[in-house]
Amino acid sequence: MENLGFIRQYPYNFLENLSLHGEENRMVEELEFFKQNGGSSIVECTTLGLSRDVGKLQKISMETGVNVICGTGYYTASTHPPSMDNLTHEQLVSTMVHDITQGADGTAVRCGVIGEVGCSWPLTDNERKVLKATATAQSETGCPVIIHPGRHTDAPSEIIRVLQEAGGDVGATVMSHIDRTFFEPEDVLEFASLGTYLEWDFFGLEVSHCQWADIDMPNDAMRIKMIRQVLEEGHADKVVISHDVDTKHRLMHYGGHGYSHILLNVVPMMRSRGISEKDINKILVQNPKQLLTFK
Ligand SMILES: CCC(=O)NCCS(=O)(=O)O
Repeated sequence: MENLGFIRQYPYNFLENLSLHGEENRMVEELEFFKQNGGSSIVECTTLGLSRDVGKLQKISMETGVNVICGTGYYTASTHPPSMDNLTHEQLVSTMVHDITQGADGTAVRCGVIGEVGCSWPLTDNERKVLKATATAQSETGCPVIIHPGRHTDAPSEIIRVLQEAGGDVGATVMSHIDRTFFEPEDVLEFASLGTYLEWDFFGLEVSHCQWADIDMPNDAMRIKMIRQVLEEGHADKVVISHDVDTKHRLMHYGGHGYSHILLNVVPMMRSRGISEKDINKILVQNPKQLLTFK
């Protein structure tokens, strides 16, 4: 409690806050609560280089009965393996395809997404190499892709260009972190015309301070307002939302909103702000179902 306020302002300053290892029992409790509130599946975007442990995720899924869709691929350059400079396109593709078709982390659990694939701004050479390999792995397997864009409004469209030129399926790709990447409805709408899924995934983060860049982070009400504008412009089939639980302080045990905040608090706000049941169902059920289906 002594430093919770400070951690909410600077969540990434505390190494201890960045790991969910050791919190498996709490995750089980909080996913059981998620299930009681109507949740059935989560997408867990911890990729290679971020201490992914698919065996632990499998155990959590078996204990709770909540489907856990695991990710493969690589996060931002600062987390790449030391050998990344020397890894070839073919080697990167082969690692991802193995995780998707054979199983990951020595288990028989096959990954269901490539992501989140980390990109910085500007994009580094190795991140560009990973994006191209991601596109190849996607075209070989039909696996959906989730992208973490660099913190710049031009980043998402550049990434989509790279994926498209490398043969990726833009329609089966999610651009995450829209909340901290686009601040004007016109910018989101221009990007939406490219046809990717748009993911507002910081629901529950109510701190306007961003420790990485001089930007104003939106709150839940602002996220819903932006989503409503995007829905009104005809993009209801491409909107998805989530919590991006990547730190301890997002768990209920540590004073956070947990995995059930969207179901408990965001959906009622969406209703009271005029978003239809049909669109809520698309955002929570139909769109995830569509995007998580291998093409
Ligand atoms: C590891 C999860 C993640 O990338 N979250 C987004 C953090 S930020 O880049 O938007 O600050």
